[in-house]
Amino acid sequence: MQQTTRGAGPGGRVSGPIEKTKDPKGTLLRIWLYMKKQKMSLVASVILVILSSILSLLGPYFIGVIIDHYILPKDVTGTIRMIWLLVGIYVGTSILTWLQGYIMVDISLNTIKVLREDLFAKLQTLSLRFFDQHKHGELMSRFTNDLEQLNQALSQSVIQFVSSLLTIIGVTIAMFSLNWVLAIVSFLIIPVMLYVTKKIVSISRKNFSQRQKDVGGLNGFVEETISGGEVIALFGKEEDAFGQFHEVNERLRQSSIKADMFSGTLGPFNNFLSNMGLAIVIGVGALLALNGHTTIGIIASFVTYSRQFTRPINQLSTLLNSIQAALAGAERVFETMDEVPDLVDKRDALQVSSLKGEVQFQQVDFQYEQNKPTLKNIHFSAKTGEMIALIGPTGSGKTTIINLLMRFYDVRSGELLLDGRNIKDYKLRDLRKRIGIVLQDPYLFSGTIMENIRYGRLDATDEEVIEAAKTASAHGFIKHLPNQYQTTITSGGQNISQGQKQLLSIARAILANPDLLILDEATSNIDTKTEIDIQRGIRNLIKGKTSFVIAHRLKTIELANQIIVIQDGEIIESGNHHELLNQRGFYYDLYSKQMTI
Ligand SMILES: Nc1ncnc2c1ncn2[C@@H]1O[C@H](COP(=O)(O)OP(=O)(O)OP(=O)(O)O)[C@@H](O)[C@H]1O
Repeated sequence: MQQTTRGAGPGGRVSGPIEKTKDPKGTLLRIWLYMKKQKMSLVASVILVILSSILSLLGPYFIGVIIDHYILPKDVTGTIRMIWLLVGIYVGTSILTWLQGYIMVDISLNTIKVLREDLFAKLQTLSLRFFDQHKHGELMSRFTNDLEQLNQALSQSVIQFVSSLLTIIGVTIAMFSLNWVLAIVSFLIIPVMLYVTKKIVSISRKNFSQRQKDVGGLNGFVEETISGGEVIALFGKEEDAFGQFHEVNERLRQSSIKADMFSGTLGPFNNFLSNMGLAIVIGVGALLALNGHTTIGIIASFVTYSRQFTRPINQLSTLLNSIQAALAGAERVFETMDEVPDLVDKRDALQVSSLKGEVQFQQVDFQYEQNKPTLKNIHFSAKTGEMIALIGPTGSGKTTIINLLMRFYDVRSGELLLDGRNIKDYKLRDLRKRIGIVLQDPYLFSGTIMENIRYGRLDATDEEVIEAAKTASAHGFIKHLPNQYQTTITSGGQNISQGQKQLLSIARAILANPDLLILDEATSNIDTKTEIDIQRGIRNLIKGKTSFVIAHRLKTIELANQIIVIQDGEIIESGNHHELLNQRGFYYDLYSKQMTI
């Protein structure tokens, strides 16, 4: 019995602690609802598993028959005929197993595809509040780890589990019907093997979980070093960083040695035990045969059955673990799918194709987190075509006002009116389509400049895109790029400057032609020429439209119809430039400071 009985299952791997599923039945049922669309394939797969299990049981039986009835009586023709039969059985088993595996992979991939799409669709409906409360990495792992684990379980583990169970039952029946004494002797070794496996797996699991932690530590360290590379270089801390890395790396080496070496003892140990078991079976079998209670052929069948028996027994627990882990992953996927979006359209939500752009904040209070008010009693209004500037120290609540206007969050109390109606009365999609945003660090997709600007209005012609770029004062720099409008921007826009990115996003907004505009003024240093271009582009963009500008340099907002000064979530001053200067308060101080720099 020389097969490798790697007790920890396929590949002999032992993983970290097993996750528990809160509602296994409910989760299974939901997975079934996804799978049942492929009922015919499932039925075919189950039939194939049963057939291949039966066929694999016939092999050892015929080995015994061949020895007793053909080889020992020296029947050469019969032996050759039976060997062909044996070959047929093994070929048949392989084909059926392959076919069944193929069908299961197909079922699994189809199921995972639909699940992935449903999950993705769900995420589109969830608000920023949801994303604030969940780590992005965790959400990503729903798509990767969790669904992949489920895919593995559906395509392999479940069917292996069923076939292992069928094999164990079948082999037990076959052994007892051939010779019950030898059957009992064969089973004697099983409890010992199970005990050893359980012990080694439980210790290994702790070791693997430590290794997992150390891998996480190493990844975190490397990530931090890469992101903070400039700071490390700036302070000449390369050697310190390397020293720390050496420690983290060494820790991982040691925990890996412990984990791998210990779990590596499982295979040889179980091999040894099963070989011992086999020796006992052969010894007892020989005694029985000498007394005429069994035959050489039956002993040979037992040897082969034992080989088939120990592997599934050892595999069952690992397969169960991987199914359990997949269920836990699936449960997390379903939990995300069950999230109730906190911003939903009313039943009779208004469809709007244009807005006048009148905005009223009426005694608005808002908080991101319980008992931590972010905005308090915000009260102001903007008429069509007005420019409203929001200024205030960092963290005072300017972006939050914009977030409410975009309806990324709902106000906690008070009312936010748009064209005289509560913002909640409008269809969310329509509302956001009518609002344009130019951020200080706008996001650009990987693609050409043309495609990036066209993102503002997908049906725009090339001429319209170029016209928008001209109005945005972006045409000048685009013209000087090697491939002009066909220049490819890398993901996130790393290959163009921040000022240029902003010009592109102005062009994008001009093309979209929204009714209400939000501008987040750039804080970083931009060269004077680009800055003049941006200012010109913005002036063209906001002409005749209500606009909200988060301003950092007061020079750019002197012409604003209203300047709102926010501090600690409250409006402390408001009015136009001259009114605020006359008040000699926060704005006056800030303006005087900026003018003297
Ligand atoms: N998603 C969030 N979850 C919890 N708190 C938040 C969130 N976003 C902002 N805050 C907090 O709300 C307060 C106001 O933040 P906000 O971003 O509106 O300030 P800001 O005036 O725009 O600042 P800056 O000028 O630095 O952009 C800050 O204390 C901030 O920490």
